Amino acid sequence: MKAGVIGAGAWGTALAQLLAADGQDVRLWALEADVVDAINGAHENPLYLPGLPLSPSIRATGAMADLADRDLILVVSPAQHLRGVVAQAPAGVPLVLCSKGIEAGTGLLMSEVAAQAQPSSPIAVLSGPTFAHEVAKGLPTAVTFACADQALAEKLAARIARPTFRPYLSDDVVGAEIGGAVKNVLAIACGVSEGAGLGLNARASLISRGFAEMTRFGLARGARAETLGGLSGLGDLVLTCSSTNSRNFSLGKGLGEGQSAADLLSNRRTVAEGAHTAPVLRDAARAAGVEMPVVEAVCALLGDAAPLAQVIDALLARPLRPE
Ligand SMILES: NC(=O)c1ccc[n+]([C@@H]2O[C@H](COP(=O)([O-])OP(=O)(O)OC[C@H]3O[C@@H](n4cnc5c(N)ncnc54)[C@H](O)[C@@H]3O)[C@@H](O)[C@H]2O)c1
Ligand SMILES: O=P(O)(O)OC[C@H](O)CO
Repeated sequence: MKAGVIGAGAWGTALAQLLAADGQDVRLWALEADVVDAINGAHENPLYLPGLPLSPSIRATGAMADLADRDLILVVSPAQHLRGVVAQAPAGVPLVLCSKGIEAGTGLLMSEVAAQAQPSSPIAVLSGPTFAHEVAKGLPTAVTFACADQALAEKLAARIARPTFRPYLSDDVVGAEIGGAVKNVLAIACGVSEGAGLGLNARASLISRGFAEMTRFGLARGARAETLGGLSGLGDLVLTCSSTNSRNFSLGKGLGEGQSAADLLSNRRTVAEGAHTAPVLRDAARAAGVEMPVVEAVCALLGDAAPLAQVIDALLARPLRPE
């Protein structure tokens, strides 16, 4: 069995480690030459997943051509780079998309982008509450594994499942992707609440009202309610809105503490996907006539368009309505 992983950030490295834990041959494409050297030489990724010894059966490469003999490829780049890397992947090999976001400019979900970039490759989506460092350590984790072709889903999920890593099958690809993309934006909102000291009641309300926004948007795009309420939706929302281990939550916390979005977003090496997804999601929701006030508020803060106090007051002053 020969798996490939595209993207050696924290999540790609953790997934490579998961697949290679039993000595399986895993090839990991990395953008940065120093990451390739560190993984092959010292069996570690100090840039993106420091402090975690990696299996020697992971071989890193900077050449996409080295994935030509793979029979399964996990795509784990930032969402805005997925089109570019998938276009270079070998054609016809099943792709498991693990990135969470919506493409800027097109408003497309990752499965739609991948279908354009590699039309002959079968596509599945892996999404759920998954902090990379926990998966890399072998801590118990469950995910949604979505694929339109359920026979293929069963085959691929069996390749990825491990004693402490449980994929749950779904044929709702759109639902799995929308949950993962929207929760990142809502995690920024919860981080803002934390940074501004608004308390735990406010955070719980943001999670709950944010979930209502995710559900409205998801249903309008053809997602199923049970997927949105599952691991890739509500499950990931709860995880990401609860901890500074989340890059999105941390970004929001900085905003809530009064730092400017421009400062927080400049020169970051790691990706906070919600910052890229927020404006695309807002525009898609407006176009579909779906109300997403929490997402709108996050966009205002990310654009440094309104002071924090004004954004909070506007959310609290919305007309009373049925839940
Ligand atoms: N980290 C997690 O816990 C986690 C868990 C689940 C899903 N994800 C998702 O996985 C995706 C990757 O996140 P991550 O945490 O592994 O990344 P990361 O923040 O750890 O690292 C950034 C990554 O971006 C890559 N990159 C930068 N510029 C690029 C370019 N021009 N082309 C291609 N790649 C480029 C870097 O090589 C690196 O792999 C995101 O969509 C994220 O939402 C992350
Ligand atoms: O660190 P974050 O905010 O990108 O979240 C990581 C994962 O998506 C959690 O499931």
